[in-house]
Amino acid sequence: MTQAASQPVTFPLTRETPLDPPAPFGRWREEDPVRPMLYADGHVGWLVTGYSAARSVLADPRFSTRLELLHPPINQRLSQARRRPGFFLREDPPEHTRFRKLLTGQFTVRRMKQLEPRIEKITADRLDEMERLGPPADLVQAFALPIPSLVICELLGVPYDDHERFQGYSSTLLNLDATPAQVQGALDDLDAYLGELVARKRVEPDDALLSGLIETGQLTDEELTGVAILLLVAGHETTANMLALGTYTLLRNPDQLAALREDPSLADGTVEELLRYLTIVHLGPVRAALEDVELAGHLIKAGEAVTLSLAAGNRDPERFEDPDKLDIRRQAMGHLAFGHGVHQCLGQQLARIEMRIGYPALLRRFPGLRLAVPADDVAMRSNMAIYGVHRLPVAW
Ligand code: HEM
Repeated sequence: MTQAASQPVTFPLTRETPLDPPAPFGRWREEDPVRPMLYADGHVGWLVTGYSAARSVLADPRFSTRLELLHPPINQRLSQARRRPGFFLREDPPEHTRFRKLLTGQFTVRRMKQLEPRIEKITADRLDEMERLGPPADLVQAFALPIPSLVICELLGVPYDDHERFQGYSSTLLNLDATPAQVQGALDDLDAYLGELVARKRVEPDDALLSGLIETGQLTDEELTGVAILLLVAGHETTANMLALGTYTLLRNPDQLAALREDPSLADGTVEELLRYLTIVHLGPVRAALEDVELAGHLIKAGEAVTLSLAAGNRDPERFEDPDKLDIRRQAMGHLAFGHGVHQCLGQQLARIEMRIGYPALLRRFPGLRLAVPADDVAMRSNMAIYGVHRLPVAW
């Protein structure tokens, strides 16, 4: 390691250009894809910016998602992600495996396929509504947010009428400027809301996923509530931001947009490339070393934190040729936008279906779709754990 690469860096949040990860990542990855990082609370851990090192950490059982195992304990925000029953993203095998198996049984390819006509209908309804109201529209509120929210509500059996409530809670959870008290408050409210819903499903079951999980008889109400929190938050904010930010990206890359309009068979490749290029989970994930581990020539000591920049890994020239170029014809599969290893995104097939339906339907309905404000005036979600746009004013 060179002298420069041995100096702890802080995680950069400021982007020089809105669609590219912060510039220092590229420089650091070139110098050394694994380097010391200073966390906000003074803890010195590690930052991984290279594709293959990030993948190997994600696949290695010696790295845990249980951040309460970090030693010394890390800053308040991360420790808020303390263990809560059923929140299996923060569990390691074998506890994680118990939940993941039950959930995989509910997220079957068949069930996802069955949802397709419903997703098409939900998408068409939103487009009808946009057309009825006329331009300009905020694509986030009119299209990108309601589609995954409606879908996850149907899948879980959560009443969509309550969407303002749970969208408010999850937006607080993902807001980096929220105080620890606000985060705790949002978690408690979500807990109470979904806890009540689980209790109701016990007496009035339906054919949606939460009732399906209750029927297995293998989870307590507390665990079911934790699972519901995870799925509800992970299931709508992520896809919503991909739909809006992906549209913004296509509008800023007219040659790629024209290619997709001309050849709709490029839709699947476009979705993969947008996932890679945008990598909206832009601040982590973070793992805790359970024992001393040698990683790319560095000794990671037991208890140390390792932050993986998936966004930097997905722009690694050793894995993707000309990585900073958006190219909807490239083979982007193998990207890290959904993570890797045992925690790889459970909802990835659902998210893909929503995007494979959503982008083409939007472009078909509005052949003249364009930004209603100058591109640089669109406010980016730099202050949120999931990257995207706050609003996307469009016209057609
Ligand atoms: C484009 C949309 C999405 C992106 C980019 C995304 C990204 C991710 C990433 C990076 C992880 C791994 C986190 C880690 O390793 O620490 C993850 C895990 C997860 N995602 Fe997604 N996600 C998306 C959509 C969804 C949807 C629609 C759902 C639910 C319906 C979902 C549910 C989950 C769950 C439950 C986990 C935890 C899995 C586990 O720990 O075993 N995600 N997601």
